[in-house]
Amino acid sequence: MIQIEGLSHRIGTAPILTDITADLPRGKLTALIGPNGAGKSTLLRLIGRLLPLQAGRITVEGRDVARTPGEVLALTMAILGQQTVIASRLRLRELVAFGRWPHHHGRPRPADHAAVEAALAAFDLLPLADRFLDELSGGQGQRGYLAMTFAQGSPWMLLDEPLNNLDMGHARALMARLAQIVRTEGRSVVMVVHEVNYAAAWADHVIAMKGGRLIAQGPPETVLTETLLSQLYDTPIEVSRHDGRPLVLHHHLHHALGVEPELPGIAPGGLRPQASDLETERAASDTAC
Ligand SMILES: Nc1ncnc2c1ncn2[C@@H]1O[C@H](COP(=O)(O)OP(=O)(O)OP(=O)(O)O)[C@@H](O)[C@H]1O
Repeated sequence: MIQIEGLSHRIGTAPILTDITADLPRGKLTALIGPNGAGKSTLLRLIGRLLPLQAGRITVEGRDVARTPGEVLALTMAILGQQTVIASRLRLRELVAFGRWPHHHGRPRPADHAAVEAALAAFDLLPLADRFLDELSGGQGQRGYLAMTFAQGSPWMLLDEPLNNLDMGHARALMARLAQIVRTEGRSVVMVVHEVNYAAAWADHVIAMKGGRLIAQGPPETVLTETLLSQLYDTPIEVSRHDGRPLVLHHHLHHALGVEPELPGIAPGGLRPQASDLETERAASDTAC
């Protein structure tokens, strides 16, 4: 388990995180959600010790993050930040191999090579393994960084917006892969995710943040409610059910600030629904985002 107690963080005089206390369960997929600037990345970076702790305490599997030697920490947690930049004249296989560094310190053994190949395979990257990074699309590169993080083999994976740049098919495949890694390998994944429906469909545990504060934590069913999400994102949000999980809906045109949409080719007023139409529409046309 990762335990966070009384965590606060400032940059200059600005409070970025205020008194966060949370437990991230082991062997589960945890989603960090919340609006831009909520402090999700800062929290993840503090857990991964990419930022120095100012106030509060974080332990990972009972180890105090502030006091644990870096080598031990690297074998416990792998963190993928939002803007990872590595020299582009590097081949994808070499990038993924960096993930093994904490294990071999420059002298890879057969087990390290095998782990790299397994990571390339796990993220469907074997056909691209010999390409240079600047010959990859944004989404392929993103999957490469994920494979590097996975290859590290640490029981905890902390991922900041891993769905960035991924199309719907690859995003779904990644979530399925992460859920499988959690289920079959017993690893623990903590990920920042903006698209709440990925949290709704795949997360075991959700942490909602806003303005540097923890707003709610718990299973998707208890956190992803209409009231909480509408307040979290300052926008009207409906929550339906799909496959026994919450399904978050927020694309109703008639919700959008109460303003009628201007659509090309449709005269102003041409879309104005009759009162009776609205009822029918509400019942029939909920659209997932
Ligand atoms: N280096 C910095 N200097 C000043 N303020 C910063 C710095 N880094 C982050 N902040 C501020 O800290 C707050 C939290 O940022 P953080 O990146 O943790 O939020 P987030 O929830 O991950 O946001 P997003 O969803 O937009 O990525 C924001 O208000 C941001 O402007």
